[in-house]
Amino acid sequence: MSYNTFGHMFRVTTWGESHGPAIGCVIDGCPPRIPLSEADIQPFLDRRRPGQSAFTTQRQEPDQVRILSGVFEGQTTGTPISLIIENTDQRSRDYGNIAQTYRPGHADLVYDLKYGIRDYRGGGRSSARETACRVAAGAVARKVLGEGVCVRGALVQLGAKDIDRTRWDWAEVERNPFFSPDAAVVDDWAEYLAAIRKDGSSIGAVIEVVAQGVPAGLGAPIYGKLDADIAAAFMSINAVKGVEIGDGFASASLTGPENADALFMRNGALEFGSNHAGGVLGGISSGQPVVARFAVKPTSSMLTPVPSITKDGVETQVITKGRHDPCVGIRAVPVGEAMMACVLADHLLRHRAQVGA
Ligand SMILES: Cc1cc2nc3c(=O)[nH]c(=O)nc-3n(C[C@H](O)[C@H](O)[C@H](O)COP(=O)(O)O)c2cc1C
Repeated sequence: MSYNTFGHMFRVTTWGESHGPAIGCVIDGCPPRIPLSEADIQPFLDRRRPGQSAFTTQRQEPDQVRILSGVFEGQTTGTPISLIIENTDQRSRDYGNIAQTYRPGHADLVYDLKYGIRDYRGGGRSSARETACRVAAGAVARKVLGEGVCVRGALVQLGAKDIDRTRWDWAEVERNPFFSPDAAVVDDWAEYLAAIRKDGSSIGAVIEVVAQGVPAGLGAPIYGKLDADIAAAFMSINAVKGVEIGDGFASASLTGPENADALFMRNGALEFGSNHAGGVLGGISSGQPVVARFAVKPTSSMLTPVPSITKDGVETQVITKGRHDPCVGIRAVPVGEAMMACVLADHLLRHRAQVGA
């Protein structure tokens, strides 16, 4: 498996499997003299951590991060930053049945087809346990971006149920187990998801990530466009099946005048009339908030039986016992934020390298 690194100047390599002794990442290219400690990273891991509500997997992982290198006397040194998170709650017996059978919708089949060998315990490398490393790297990326850039995510759709955007409240995102910005949907979502779980089923979700304070100029046309890199970063998250920037697919049904983000001068400063573009024009950030969304499919491992085949080509039915999120989109919110932060940090450093400060 040869592509475990993303980014160009802020380069993140992740390693480890779901049921191995530990997972971790190496961040190469982080600038020196940035104050950094485990306390800067841990809160973000805590937001993604499993076992925190009735709506996420009951696997109990403390997800304690340890910095192994790249930090001296509380500051980055410019050398590779190595982070490790131990796996403590592996229950590989739950996964014995997927050693020989393929979970429809999961990566079991294609890992076998490609590599001829697969660590099936908890999905091995294809498990979203790996996304904890991205969240840790994202915390470091936020330090590179500085306090002027604010990256936040929210769940805007759970299964078929939308939020009302007029009730959007960022403070609410931290108050409910769904990361919903709309307090009014929370009770209904809780009932809906409890019923889905009780049925042994699962559902998908849509996550929106907004980066405010992004300076104009990030993005490297033509093959390093900011929106292209955000899309690639989101698509690389487990279970993501669609990405939109700004109005995304909805922009196809707008007229030109409706879609145009008009430009004005207000007190000597540039102002936009709207942000249909999602803060990116020609692959370069415009100084408007960068807005992107991704769609997460329903969790494939579930208690409802689905026809499948064994490794030997015998037809069977698959039921996945073990501990699973009925909607993995919920815990994907901090992962999406982290990927946005990593892409922006990478582009900030790339911009400085080509254009200067
Ligand atoms: C935070 C998070 C947790 C996940 N947990 C599970 C899980 O418990 N069971 C499962 O079948 N898939 C889970 N997934 C999705 C799988 O990892 C993913 O579907 C699988 O690797 C196949 O990749 P693909 O869906 O991107 O094609 C999770 C995804 C995320 C983002």
